[in-house]
Amino acid sequence: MQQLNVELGDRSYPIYIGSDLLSQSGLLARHISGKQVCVVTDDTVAPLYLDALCQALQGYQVLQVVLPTGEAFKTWSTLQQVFDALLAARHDRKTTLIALGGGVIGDMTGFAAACYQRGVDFIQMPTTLLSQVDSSVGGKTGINHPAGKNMLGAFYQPKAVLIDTDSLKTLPAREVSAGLAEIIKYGLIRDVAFLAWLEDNISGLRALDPSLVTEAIARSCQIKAEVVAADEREGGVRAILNLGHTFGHAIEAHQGYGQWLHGEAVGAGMVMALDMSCREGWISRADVDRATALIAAAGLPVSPPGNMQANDFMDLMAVDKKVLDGQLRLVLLKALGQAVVSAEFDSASLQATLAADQS
Ligand SMILES: NC(=O)c1ccc[n+]([C@@H]2O[C@H](COP(=O)([O-])OP(=O)(O)OC[C@H]3O[C@@H](n4cnc5c(N)ncnc54)[C@H](O)[C@@H]3O)[C@@H](O)[C@H]2O)c1
Ligand SMILES: O=C(O)C(=O)C[C@@H](O)[C@H](O)[C@H](O)COP(=O)(O)O
Ligand SMILES: [Zn+2]
Repeated sequence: MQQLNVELGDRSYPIYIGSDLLSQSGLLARHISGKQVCVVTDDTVAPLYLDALCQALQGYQVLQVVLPTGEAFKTWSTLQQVFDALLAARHDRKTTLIALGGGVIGDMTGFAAACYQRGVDFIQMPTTLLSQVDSSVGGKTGINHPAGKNMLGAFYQPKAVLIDTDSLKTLPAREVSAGLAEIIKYGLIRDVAFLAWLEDNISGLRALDPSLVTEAIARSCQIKAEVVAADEREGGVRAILNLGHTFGHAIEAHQGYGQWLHGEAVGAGMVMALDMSCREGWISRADVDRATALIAAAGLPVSPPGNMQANDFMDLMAVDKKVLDGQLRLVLLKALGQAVVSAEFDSASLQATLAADQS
């Protein structure tokens, strides 16, 4: 088992990465302070892993909350089910919520923990590649609004992140590709050597070669932990983790949540952000082509849906959380491995990117 740490003063926490962590009762017990535990999961993950986790929680008063699966259910009414269950079972302020599932479950459980009785402990047990490399770390929690992704939420850090790499064995190939989008993102924004390593190993990663996947998870979590430690609440540098997301979130909302997976939308969105960076004269067309080839090799889309026009993007991007004083800010690349957040771009570049991708 490897351990990394997210350094946030008195809110610091460990990320454990290894095999068979789901059944390690001692590890869990280290991060549970009371007698009550509420495991939140979805109806796809429950039949796969809920029993094993509950076995490891013997001795605690365990409440199970099984939510409907998918992005379309990342809503107020689904969240309400968690609060209803906690209240009905009389969970008090010392309860610990455990998120067992992908990023949807992690984001909602974290938000529930932030709200319930004004804040209770929670632990992330991510079971998708995407949630293991990204969403379980950093404390962004929340739900969607029809007008925009993750529009309601809180920064609220978990007490620990337990990444059981064995859970990936049941993950569908499409979800593996979605996770690879966020992994490629780390190379593009921060680590060109990692990007080259991903190019060399993309087939093995898609096939879930255990040592390659563990290495990719560890490097991704390390980069995410460093960025979050530098800027927990996205006052500045943390926004680089949003590469491709301004376009990607617009795609998700436009298509209807769950039609395009988050990682798929980010894949196409990153190509659009790189295209713009090239039009701004910062990276070469060869750089764009190189990144596009890797994103395609990961099994991801490299252009947006054909039914989206430039004005659809402009309308949806206007509510992006990085907009300040009505001014759109985008994550762009000055070079491969070097991201910036910028409002200083030529609007003609943006229009050209949006027009080019309709072809
Ligand atoms: N908080 C953050 O920093 C952050 C970062 C990235 C993404 N996100 C959010 O995360 C969400 C996407 O997460 P996701 O890609 O994990 O999606 P998801 O949670 O919808 O999970 C994807 C699918 O895989 C299934 N699944 C989960 N684990 C499985 C397993 N081990 N075996 C088989 N099936 C399994 C789920 O039931 C679901 O059908 C989006 O809502 C996105 O906005 C948040
Ligand atoms: O942790 C972050 O910061 C990120 O931006 C990570 C993203 O991959 C993730 O999709 C996040 O949920 C997006 O945040 P948002 O603030 O743009 O909703
Ligand atoms: Zn993301």
